[in-house]
Order: sequence, then C-alpha cells, then structure tokens
Amino acid sequence: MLLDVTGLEVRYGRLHALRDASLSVGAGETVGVIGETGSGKSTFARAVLGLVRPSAGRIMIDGTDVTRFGPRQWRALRRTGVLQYVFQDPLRSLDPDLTIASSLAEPLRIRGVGVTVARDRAVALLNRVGLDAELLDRLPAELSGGQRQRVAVARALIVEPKLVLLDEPVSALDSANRVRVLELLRTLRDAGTALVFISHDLGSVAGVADRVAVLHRGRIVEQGPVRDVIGEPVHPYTRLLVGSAPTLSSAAAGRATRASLRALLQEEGAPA
Ligand SMILES: Nc1ncnc2c1ncn2[C@@H]1O[C@H](COP(=O)(O)OP(=O)(O)OP(=O)(O)O)[C@@H](O)[C@H]1O
Repeated sequence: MLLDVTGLEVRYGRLHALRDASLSVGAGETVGVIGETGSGKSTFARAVLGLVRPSAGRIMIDGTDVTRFGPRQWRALRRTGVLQYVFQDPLRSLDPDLTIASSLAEPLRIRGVGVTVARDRAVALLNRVGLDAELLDRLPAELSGGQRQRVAVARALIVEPKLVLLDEPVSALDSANRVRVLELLRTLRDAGTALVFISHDLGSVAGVADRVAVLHRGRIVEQGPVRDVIGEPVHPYTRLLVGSAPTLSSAAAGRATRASLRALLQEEGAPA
C-alpha cells in the first residue's frame, strides 16, 4: 500500500474534525474523498502531509509509519518525493516571486540536479500538462487560473512521485479549465501514479477515481468502487449526494426524497 490510514482521529481542541477514518490507496490507484464543507476533507489531507498531528490512529506512507514523525523526519520524507500535493489555490503551491521555470526546477535543484537538466525537465513537464514553454519565464500572477493549476500539477510531478494528494484541485477553475485538469488527472492515473482526489463535488471525482470514500461530519460513512457507491449508495448522506447529481445516476432523487434524506441526516446527526 502507498497510503494506509487506519482509525485516524484529529481534534482541534474539543472539536473532533476526524473520527476513526480508515482509507488505503494502492500503487496506481485513484481514490476520491468527497464530503461537504466542514466534513474534514482538508484535515485528512493535512494529517497525511504531516501538517496536523493525529490524536489517534496510524498513517503509513509507502510502508513507513509516519504517525509520530517530527518536523525533521517529515522534511526528510518530503525530500524523497514519494508524496506530492496540489492545493485548490495554485498560488499556495507556487511561490509568487519565482518564475514558472524556477518553481518547476526547485524540487529538482534541492535534489542536486543541475540547472540545464532541471530546465529541460521543466519544459518536458509543461508539455505533459499541455502548456507552452513560453510560460517558463513568467510569474504565477501572469498566468490564468487554469494554467497555474496545471503548473502546480507539473511541479508535483517533476520528482516522479508515487502518490499525489490533490485537495480540491478543480474547484477554483472555470468549466473549460476544470475539464482540462480532470483530463490531466486521468492521464496521470493511466500512467500509474496513485492519486488521492479530495473534492466536495462527486461529479468531478466520479470520472477519475477507481474508489471513493464519503466523509460526513468527520467520519467515512461509506467507501467502495465508484460504480457501486453511485449505483447503490447506502448511507443517507451518500444517497443525498448521488440524488443531487442527476447526471451521474438513474438514482437521482426528487425534491421530496432529498428533503426526507436531509431530515434523516438531521435526526441521526450527533454533533461532530
Ligand atoms: N485549525 C483549525 N482549528 C480549529 N478548527 C478547525 C481548524 N481547521 C479546521 N477546523 C474545523 O474542523 C472541521 C473540519 O474542517 P476541514 O477544513 O477539514 O473541512 P473541509 O471538509 O475541508 O471543509 P471545506 O470544504 O470547507 O474546506 C470544521 O468544523 C472546521 O471548522
């Protein structure tokens, strides 16, 4: 397993942002994590990246138990490049003061790769994400949002990671750019890179993921192959999600059904 999370719990003070969350991702697999705002998606990403400490559970990355890693161990693990990430806002993944060429080359330069080779590799990666080499000398602010997000994906790929974690990678994009980035993610998946694709939008995830996990109030309430989860959603929250996305399934629910599912969720709703 490239990522093996078991019984993960994260608290912010008295708030349980994640409870007993278990998820594993094998080599070359794409797993979607979906849930509405506040369900704990970003907390899950932050825990896997070592940015927040779990209060219980275990996180294994490529066979290494990272649960109790300190900052120095995390830095060392990040340097191996096994795991890379892309955030919703590409400006968070890209240094605004660095040209695209420098941003792309930086992860390689840190690993001792020479300037010329790093630049050649940057050009190759830009091509791979469908961008022209003429963007190399621009700053992130001089690119469109979709171009920036593709640069962020290229930067994550330049060290040839086994696993890429993407937190809402298409949410800030218009529909044309969303389609482009989703196509790119499919290409990556087909090339054997394992992806964790976090999103509030079941529709975006469904076209890319092999499996999907549904987060609701900090718990994974359902997970399985995309086709099964969409075709036969079991948990009321998943049924509501699927029912609200009529293009995905014949299980599209009418307004009355959606209202009764919401009522059911409210009833079962222990405070998170
Ligand atoms: N640093 C923090 N301190 C305290 N509470 C936090 C912190 N970060 C997140 N939370 C709370 O934890 C819960 C889960 O937040 P999280 O950001 O993981 O949700 P999310 O599903 O990613 O939501 P969104 O889609 O809006 O980003 C929310 O109730 C949020 O208010």
